[in-house]
Amino acid sequence: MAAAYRRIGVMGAGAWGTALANAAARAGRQGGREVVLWGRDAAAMAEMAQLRENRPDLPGIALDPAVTPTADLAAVAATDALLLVVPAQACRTALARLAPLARDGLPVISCAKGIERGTRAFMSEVIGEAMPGARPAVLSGPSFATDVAAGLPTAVTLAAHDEQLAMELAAALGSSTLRLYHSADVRGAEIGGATKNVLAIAAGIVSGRRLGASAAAALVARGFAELMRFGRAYGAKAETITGLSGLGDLILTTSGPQSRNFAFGQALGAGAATGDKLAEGAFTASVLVEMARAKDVDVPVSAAVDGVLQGRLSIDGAIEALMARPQRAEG
Ligand SMILES: NC(=O)c1ccc[n+]([C@@H]2O[C@H](COP(=O)([O-])OP(=O)(O)OC[C@H]3O[C@@H](n4cnc5c(N)ncnc54)[C@H](O)[C@@H]3O)[C@@H](O)[C@H]2O)c1
Ligand SMILES: O=P(O)(O)OC[C@H](O)CO
Repeated sequence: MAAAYRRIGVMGAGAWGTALANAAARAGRQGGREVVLWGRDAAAMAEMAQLRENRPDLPGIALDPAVTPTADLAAVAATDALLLVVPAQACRTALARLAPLARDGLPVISCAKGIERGTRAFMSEVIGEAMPGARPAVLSGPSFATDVAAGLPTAVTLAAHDEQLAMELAAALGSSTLRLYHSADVRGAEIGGATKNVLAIAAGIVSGRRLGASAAAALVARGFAELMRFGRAYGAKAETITGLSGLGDLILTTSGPQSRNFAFGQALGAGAATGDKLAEGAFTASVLVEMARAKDVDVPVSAAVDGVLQGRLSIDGAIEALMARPQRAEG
């Protein structure tokens, strides 16, 4: 392991932050790595330190001995690379608190999957604006926290504008159970992660409404067409959209209720309560549709999800409208 990555910080101690802290510890075992896992709730972090487990978010998984839970921002700032694992809409606030304590040149790896509402900023842009001295990167791809935490085989993309940095980070954080492919297509990696969450809500609605396996397959295929159009318009490379962080994550997240976005949509489709688990797609849908309209990109499935979430459309009305769209060539 490069000496530069002996101390890894993780900002955000929910399910994904905790799983990634364990994964980073596992990857750096040979080099004596230390991982600082920061959460904003001091009492919860003290309990995590005592139990050596994140019982609310990742029950049954022991924290790796190299992971130190803390609520001390200075401790997570004094690291060699930082994984940013708070919800997308909270990234700017979290970074604003961290920025005065962090050194210039700190690699900050966004692990959140969303687009900021209001500003229409992708997470790498939020990092650039809130922490101008940081070197932004993105980690994205098909990966449930519980799978990664359990050490099940997982492969994701790590992208940075500076491909050398992407390679270094992939080497430092990858292990025999977490395979990291490097890329310089930051925009492509972040578009896949944000967009698939909205499409997963749609897939959940199809399931909750019991529309059948044929409808589910059509939704994934037409959703992917939408993801490609949006990606093309916003500068993603085709190989990223068809890779782990695009198609790969779309397949995972539309596959069943282990995805919180899918489960959220399934509850909506069944007319049930949606629960309080984070469904990032519910926050991204409207900004994604705004951004698509701004570039004249057709995103009917995402627009239907947004219409339902905003109360402008009933679920049955949205399905009817999708089926009644004018006949067109596939593509
Ligand atoms: N859970 C997964 O399997 C998974 C996998 C890949 C990516 N992600 C992405 O990771 C991100 C985080 O997801 P998660 O599963 O860890 O969610 P989570 O709800 O389990 O945890 C989010 C954590 O962020 C904290 N937080 C919220 N607002 C904050 C703020 N303003 N400042 C500091 N901390 C704040 C919360 O207290 C919580 O501890 C999301 O964008 C999600 O899409 C999750
Ligand atoms: O549970 P979800 O829907 O937030 O999805 C988690 C990950 O993004 C899957 O790659």
